[in-house]
Amino acid sequence: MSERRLALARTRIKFCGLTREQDIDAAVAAGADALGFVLWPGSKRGIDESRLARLSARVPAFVTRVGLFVDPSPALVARCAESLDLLQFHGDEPPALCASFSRPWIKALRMREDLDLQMAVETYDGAQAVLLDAYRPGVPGGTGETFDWSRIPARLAKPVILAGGLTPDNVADAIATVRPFAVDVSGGVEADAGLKDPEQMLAFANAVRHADHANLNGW
Ligand SMILES: O=C(O)c1ccccc1NCC(=O)[C@H](O)[C@H](O)COP(=O)(O)O
Repeated sequence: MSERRLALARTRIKFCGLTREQDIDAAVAAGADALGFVLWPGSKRGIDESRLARLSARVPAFVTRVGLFVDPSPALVARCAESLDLLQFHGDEPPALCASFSRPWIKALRMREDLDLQMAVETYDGAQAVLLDAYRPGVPGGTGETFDWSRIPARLAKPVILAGGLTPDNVADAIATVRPFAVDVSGGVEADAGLKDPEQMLAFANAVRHADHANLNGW
C-alpha cells in the first residue's frame, strides 16, 4: 500500500455540483462523505446563495458541506460561509485569501503539464488537502476529463482528493493507482448535463467500496 494511505483504508467520497434537494437525498443515501456546491455563476451547476442556504439545511450531520469558488469576491464567500463546513478554491486565489474566512479550506490544483505539484502544495500550506483535477485551458473545473494519475507522487505533504473524469467504471483503477484520501466526481454521475443521477451516484459509491475492499485484501 502506498505511503499516502497506510492508515486510511476507506476512500472518502465527495459528490460535486449538486443543485437540487433530490440530489442531496440520493448522495446521502449512497453514502457520501461530502457534498459540493458550485458558487460560480459560470458553471451549468452553479447555484446562488439562497439556493445554497436551502440545500445546505437539508444536509444531515456528519456530511461535509463544501462550497466551491472560482476567484470569488471576499464578500460572496463571507455570505455563503455560514451554510458551509469547508471552502474549496478553484481559481488563482492567493493562500492568504483562502485562509481569511475562519473556515477550513482546500485548494484545487489543475494538473497542467508544467505544474510543479510539490511547490504548489507548499504554497498552499494552510490547506487541509489538495484536490487534483484535470487541466483544460479556460475551464476552471468540471471538465469530465482525466489526467495522467502516475504524475501524482507517492509522497505529498497534503492528503490528495482525486478529481477529473472519474466514473463508476474507472474509479476502482484510480484508487488502486493513486490511493487517494478521497475521490471527487461531478460529470461522471450525471445522466443529463449538469443534473445528478441517483443510480450513477450509487454505482460510483459501490465501486469505491469494492475497490477499498479489494485493496485491503491485497488485490
Ligand atoms: O463542476 C463545475 O461545473 C465546476 C466549475 C468550475 C470550477 C469547478 C467545478 N467543479 C469542481 C469539482 O470539484 C468537480 O467535481 C471536479 O472538477 C471534477 O469534475 P468532473 O471531471 O466533471 O468529475
